[in-house]
Amino acid sequence: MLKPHPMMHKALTGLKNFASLERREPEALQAQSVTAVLLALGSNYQAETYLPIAREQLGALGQIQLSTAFQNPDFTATVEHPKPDYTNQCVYLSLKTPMTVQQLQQTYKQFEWECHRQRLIEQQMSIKQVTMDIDILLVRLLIEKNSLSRENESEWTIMADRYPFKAHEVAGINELIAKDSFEK
Ligand SMILES: Nc1ncnc2c1ncn2[C@@H]1O[C@H](COP(=O)(O)OP(=O)(O)OP(=O)(O)O)[C@@H](O)[C@H]1O
Ligand SMILES: Nc1nc2c(c(=O)[nH]1)N=C(CO)CN2
Repeated sequence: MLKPHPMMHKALTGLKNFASLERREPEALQAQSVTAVLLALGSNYQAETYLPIAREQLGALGQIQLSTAFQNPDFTATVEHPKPDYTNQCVYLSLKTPMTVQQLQQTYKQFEWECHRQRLIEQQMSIKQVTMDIDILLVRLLIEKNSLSRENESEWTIMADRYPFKAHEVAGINELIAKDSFEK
């Protein structure tokens, strides 16, 4: 196989066939350092206010690339229990400094909190008002230089509890991959 020229390195190349990537439970990944993550943002309440706030918070951690934000029906809504639509957007975040999965999850919890997400109120109301939900779909593991792993290819790992991905997540990931190979 031809090795890509270093300048041609594309951050999301290793993601193309994500169905074939390794899946690991979040518990098994807590202490792992990661260099990049693919996130799904969701908001069903004042999304036009909270999505930009979340993007700004995430941007402080490193470089971000965004998929188009789409309004989708809540996939838990039924005819008997209609629910407000979600606005969803995927984010590729390349971290300035590697962080562990545990640190990332704590940081996102803090961001959700800063978006005034009130879990207690959510629980008491029949319809949840979710200002901001940040889910980790995939992580790129920090691989030690002396490891024998193939460069760029094998380090993307799926958060098993989020798999299979929702249709809007697949669409967002594919859009990010397409943009990435186009722009670099
Ligand atoms: N892939 C993941 N992304 C984000 N958090 C996760 C993930 N897997 C497990 N967790 C854990 O789940 C906990 C709660 O997640 P979250 O805040 O998304 O809850 P929720 O919004 O009530 O549930 P959901 O997002 O599934 O509707 C987090 O504290 C985190 O430790
Ligand atoms: N379309 C859509 N539906 C949802 C979503 C979401 O992000 N998008 N999140 C939920 C709970 O986290 C429940 N339902």
